[in-house]
Amino acid sequence: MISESQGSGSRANGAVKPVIGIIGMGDMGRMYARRLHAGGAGMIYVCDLPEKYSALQEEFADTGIIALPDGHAVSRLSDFIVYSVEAAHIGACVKEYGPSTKVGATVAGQTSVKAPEKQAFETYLPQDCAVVSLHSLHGPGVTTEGQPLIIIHHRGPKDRVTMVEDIFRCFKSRYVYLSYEEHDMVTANTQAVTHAAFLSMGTAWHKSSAYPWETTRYVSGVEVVKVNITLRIYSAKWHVYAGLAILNPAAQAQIQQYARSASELFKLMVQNKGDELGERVWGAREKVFGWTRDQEGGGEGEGRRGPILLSEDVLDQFSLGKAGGAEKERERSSNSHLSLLAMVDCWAKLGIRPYEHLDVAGTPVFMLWIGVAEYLFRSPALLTSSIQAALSDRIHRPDDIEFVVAARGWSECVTFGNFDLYRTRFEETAAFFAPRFEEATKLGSKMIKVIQDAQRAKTETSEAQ
Ligand SMILES: NC(=O)C1=CN([C@@H]2O[C@H](COP(=O)(O)OP(=O)(O)OC[C@H]3O[C@@H](n4cnc5c(N)ncnc54)[C@H](OP(=O)(O)O)[C@@H]3O)[C@@H](O)[C@H]2O)C=CC1
Ligand SMILES: O=C(O)C(=O)Cc1ccc(O)cc1
Repeated sequence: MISESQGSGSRANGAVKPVIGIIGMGDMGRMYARRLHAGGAGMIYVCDLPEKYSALQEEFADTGIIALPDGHAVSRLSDFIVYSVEAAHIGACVKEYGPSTKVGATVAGQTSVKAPEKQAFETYLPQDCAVVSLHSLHGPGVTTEGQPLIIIHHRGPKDRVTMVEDIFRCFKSRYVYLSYEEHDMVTANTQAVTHAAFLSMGTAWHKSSAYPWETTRYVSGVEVVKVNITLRIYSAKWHVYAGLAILNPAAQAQIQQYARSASELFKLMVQNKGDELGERVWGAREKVFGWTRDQEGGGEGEGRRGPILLSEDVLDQFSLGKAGGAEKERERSSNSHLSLLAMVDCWAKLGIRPYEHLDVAGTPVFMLWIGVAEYLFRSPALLTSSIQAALSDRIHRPDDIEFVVAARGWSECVTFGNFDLYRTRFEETAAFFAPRFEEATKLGSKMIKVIQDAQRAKTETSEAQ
């Protein structure tokens, strides 16, 4: 049905380049349009909902990016079309514009969850269109360089994959080739369950009416990651997180296990069952990280790039609060870190090897989350003091109760597939944290850059050896 590279393309610098169309000019669509244009792509047509046409025309006037009234116009003209809309809207959107797709074009989606996208493309796109889909595994404010860009060759000739690779070469991303199904399995393990952890921390702080950076007990070292990433997630759009959790068929089980791990560990804490708690935590450590009891962690063997090895000194630069020395030490040793104990327990129960996922398709948020889990678990002394605090500390226990309730609440919300409830839960907590979003997102971006640069340098050094 589909012939090798049909599509007329546009001529730029002497070479014929495919005409690119982007449907959905939100954060990701805009980022794509601007970066592709800056990278020397050919003609780029974009649209959002028809009522935003004139605003888009104004925004993109004289940029070389052409705004069109709707997805029909974009689809009719473009050789390569990216749907960059909400996951919950992809079905309706492709139903409407899919039939206008240019004969022989290649179609992609940017959605964070692929099951609904695949169904929409299979149902509504003409048979002559190829499907080579995408997913940039990072938010719009992070550099594309070195980040994973998933490419899914679903149908059509292989040269369409080459075309997509050529289009995105200017991003300098790392191409990762997966099927639609592999994509949803990997991102359930990496993104969905990680977001559940951060969302639960945020809800717990909100319900405790406590800004962590105003209570010295929270903001130093690994707590800096917890706070900055939680705020970063709550400052973003709720539908991104709701879509990838609720619409991913593989995500529910992971999120449910995370809530189960949190509540089971918490029950052992309040029953003062130290032996059982210890066995469970040390057992999970060995299963996930491969370190036997009392063995210092952090050696080679955790993955292609080795351990992450976050350092307190680096993290403390990104602190939102002003934690003092002695106070910091006291508080650091008395925290149960239930959110992290539950994460490693959850990975162990599900047989997830986080470093392997990180090597394939880790997001910056996932990398940091493994980094803080590794930080707590690699030191037997630190882990022992965390288990001790879990059993005897009374200062953090109210926060731990809120955390368990929050994790269960998010899990039920996702299991029931309730977008409205998800939105309400998300926006209420987002409003609580809103005054600090600007500072936290700036700090969070810097923190991600510093840590990713260090990771990249480490990988390059070990590859050169
Ligand atoms: N933000 C992120 O960090 C990442 C997001 N993604 C994925 O990318 C996709 C886009 O996300 P993002 O840009 O953040 O979200 P946005 O909400 O910023 O953008 C989506 C845009 O699509 C518009 N839209 C909805 N329906 C139509 C339609 N029928 N025709 C034209 N435009 C339409 C929306 O309009 P309106 O708002 O009026 O509905 C909105 O402007 C999502 O599927 C998301 O999961 C992937 C990687 C990272
Ligand atoms: O890194 C994360 O997990 C983020 O929160 C940013 C993000 C959100 C949605 C995506 O589809 C990809 C990246």
